[in-house]
Amino acid sequence: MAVRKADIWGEGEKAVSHQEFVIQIDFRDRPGLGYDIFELFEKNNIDKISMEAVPEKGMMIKFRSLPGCVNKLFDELKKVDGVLGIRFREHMPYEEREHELRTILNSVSEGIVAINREGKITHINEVACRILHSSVDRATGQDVEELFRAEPPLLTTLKSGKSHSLKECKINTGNKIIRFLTSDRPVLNDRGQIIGAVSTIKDYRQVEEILSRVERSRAITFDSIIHHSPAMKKLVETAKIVARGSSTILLRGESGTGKELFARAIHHESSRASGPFIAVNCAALPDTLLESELFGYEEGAFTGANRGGKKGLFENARRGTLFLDEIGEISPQMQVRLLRVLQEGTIRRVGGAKEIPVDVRILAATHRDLEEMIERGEFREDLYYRLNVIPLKIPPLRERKEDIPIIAQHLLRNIAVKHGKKGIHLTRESLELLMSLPWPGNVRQLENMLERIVNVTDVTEVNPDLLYEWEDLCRSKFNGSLDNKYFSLHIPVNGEWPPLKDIVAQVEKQVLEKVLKTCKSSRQAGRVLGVSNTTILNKMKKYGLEQ
Ligand SMILES: Nc1ncnc2c1ncn2[C@@H]1O[C@H](COP(=O)(O)OP(=O)(O)OP(=O)(O)O)[C@@H](O)[C@H]1O
Repeated sequence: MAVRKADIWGEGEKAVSHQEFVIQIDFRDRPGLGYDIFELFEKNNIDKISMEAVPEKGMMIKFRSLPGCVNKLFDELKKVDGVLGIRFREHMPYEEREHELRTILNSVSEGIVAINREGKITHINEVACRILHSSVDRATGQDVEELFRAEPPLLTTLKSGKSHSLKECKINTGNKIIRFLTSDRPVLNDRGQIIGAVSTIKDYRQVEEILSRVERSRAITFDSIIHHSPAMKKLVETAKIVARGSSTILLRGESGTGKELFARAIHHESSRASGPFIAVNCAALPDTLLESELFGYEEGAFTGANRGGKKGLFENARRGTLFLDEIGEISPQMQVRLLRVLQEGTIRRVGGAKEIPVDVRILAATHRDLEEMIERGEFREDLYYRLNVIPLKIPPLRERKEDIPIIAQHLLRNIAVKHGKKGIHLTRESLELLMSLPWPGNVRQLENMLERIVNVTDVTEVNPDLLYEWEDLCRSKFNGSLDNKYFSLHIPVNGEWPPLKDIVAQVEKQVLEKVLKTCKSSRQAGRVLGVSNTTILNKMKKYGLEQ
């Protein structure tokens, strides 16, 4: 909104056209307050555009008016019983949320398209627009079939509720063919009904990038692995020793713990450091594409094959390291092909008959429980033993909390430099809060959260309030903690259950105790638990939790 206060009472009065304003009314609630406020808008002939009431924040109203009339409206509003103050705002809260969502959507490298129940596009990011040759304005509200110029897998997902990953799609625009991969998921409401669907889109031109990154310039060494905990010190020491050998290493650990970082550091420390390091995300591509990229192909092996054939990554990684990430995701056929390479030390290109010797060191990684997969018959035991020559298990972040402060500070510094925002730092309270969280997404989740904060705010000091503004932080906190080992129920041994309300009260008290420990104020605890400050204060009194 371009109008400032000075324009309303000062020189701006010359402008007589209607303008849009957003105001915030702080109030003490009472029956009929909303009615009295709206009556004043009616009486002054002012058009309300939208209205939103946020508990403890106030009532936000967007309206259209002649600037001169706003003065009078303010005077009258101030006299309404219950109105505590009025001020201008730049935007409505929903506009701020929309802006925030757009920033997040545009900060990811894949295309995103979301549709509603009717198959109309509700959200689309800039990457998707670039791939699909459209624009946010044109695509928003459009039928998804119109945008994809055919029935896309996203619409099948909307109808069936079934998700699928990495489906190949083609769009014929008349003068060119656009190729991309889509992964589609349904959006469900709390009752499990389909209310929309969302698709992530990868451009085919990006595929090479996803699949293999030959990086000689960015040297990642063991110094890049920030750590402090005894467990990580021991792991890094072991990794340095095994890096110098030539055995296959299997990196285990939850997603985001740093498996790829270790793989790169191991390559750098090895005798193959001057050769290429090629990382392949085995889960990122359909089987046929993965096969032809890894093993290469001969001319005429399939339609679309390059003339003269193409070398595969096993050949390209000669004298270097091939990092097979997400190895637990490969299909049974690929498992057989990979086993052959590891046993024979040779490959055969797709459509070829010649055995080509390979000279690569294999590093593999997975977050999956391969032993359990073997038991279920999903992963070959012989391949497992070939890969698991030297296993290195990276512990999740929640098991090495001492690492959180130095990693967080290191990441924040790097992100701040990248965004040209110097001097940004985490307060001691923030570091304590970060240490108390379970981080199911490990270092990557921590990195993403800090990146979002640096992107969206301009503050130099990151305090717990700011961290709490990021909802996923609060959610992850509970995802990780609300299991039985954190809560106890006292049920009498004779088996007689206490009344339900007493059970609820026992749990409620324990939840409050835990949340209050990590929150600076009752207001913050209220925000985390989605209740008002007053509710928290009353419950603290009820359970004797006041300090
Ligand atoms: N100890 C650490 N010090 C500094 N940065 C780290 C550390 N551990 C992880 N990171 C960073 O966290 C992010 C995720 O790490 P990485 O990609 O290596 O994890 P991963 O285990 O391979 O994840 P996935 O299983 O999802 O592929 C990267 O940006 C990486 O640089």
